[in-house]
Amino acid sequence: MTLELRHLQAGYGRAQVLHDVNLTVPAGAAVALLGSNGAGKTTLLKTIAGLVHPTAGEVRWNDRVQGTRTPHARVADGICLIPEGRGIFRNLTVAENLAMHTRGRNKARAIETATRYFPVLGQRLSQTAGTMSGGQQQMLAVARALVTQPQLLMIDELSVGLAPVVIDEIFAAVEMLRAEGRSLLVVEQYVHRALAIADYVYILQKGRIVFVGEPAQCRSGTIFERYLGEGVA
Ligand SMILES: Nc1ncnc2c1ncn2[C@@H]1O[C@H](COP(=O)(O)OP(=O)(O)OP(=O)(O)O)[C@@H](O)[C@H]1O
Repeated sequence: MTLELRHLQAGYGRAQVLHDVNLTVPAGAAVALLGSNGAGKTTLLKTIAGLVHPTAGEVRWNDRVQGTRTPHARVADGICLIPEGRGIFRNLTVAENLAMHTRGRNKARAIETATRYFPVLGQRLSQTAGTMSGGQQQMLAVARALVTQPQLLMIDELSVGLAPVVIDEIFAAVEMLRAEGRSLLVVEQYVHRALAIADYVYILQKGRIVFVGEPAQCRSGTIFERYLGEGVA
């Protein structure tokens, strides 16, 4: 299933954030969406998820225009957003968090799916989610999403505030997802990690796409100097 954004415009009230955005995530491909703070990356993901409505243009998923379809309907069709800041229920246990998305599927299967990607969660099923480390909470956020068997997984700032060893573990799970043929749209502050998993790279600047290419085109550094400034990790 392919995701296509065509001439997309969106924003908040009178403030237009996205301007004429065209972007494609082909079935089974991984796309890295890069851009400096405030460029509109989160807004773009939210618009795809149905949390922000376009003021012009369209979001097409599997050739179906999403229009005003609810976030819930999009999740049911396989579109899943893991928001920045984790999006888990901190007062519930790990097992309860995983069971919330079973949608009638069996709870044991949800736990089996989650622990296949993140074995550490299997040892913490009865722990209150908010008492786990930041890295474990992020793993739970990804695991919760995987229980819904998404076809398109959008991940916003996966590695914010996490130790490198934890980021490695989460990216290993993301690699497994790729190998399973799921599509990925990833916003990631650590650019080299995003490039390592991406088939295509888009750079957003002030709400406009200013670069589309493949990771190899970005390695020289000039692309980043031009569009993202210094300090690319
Ligand atoms: N709920 C909101 N209401 C009004 N304006 C908003 C809202 N959320 C974001 N914005 C504005 O929209 C613009 C784009 O924000 P967005 O969060 O999409 O950028 P971003 O590229 O994800 O940034 P960052 O890397 O800092 O997370 C910013 O100017 C921001 O202030």
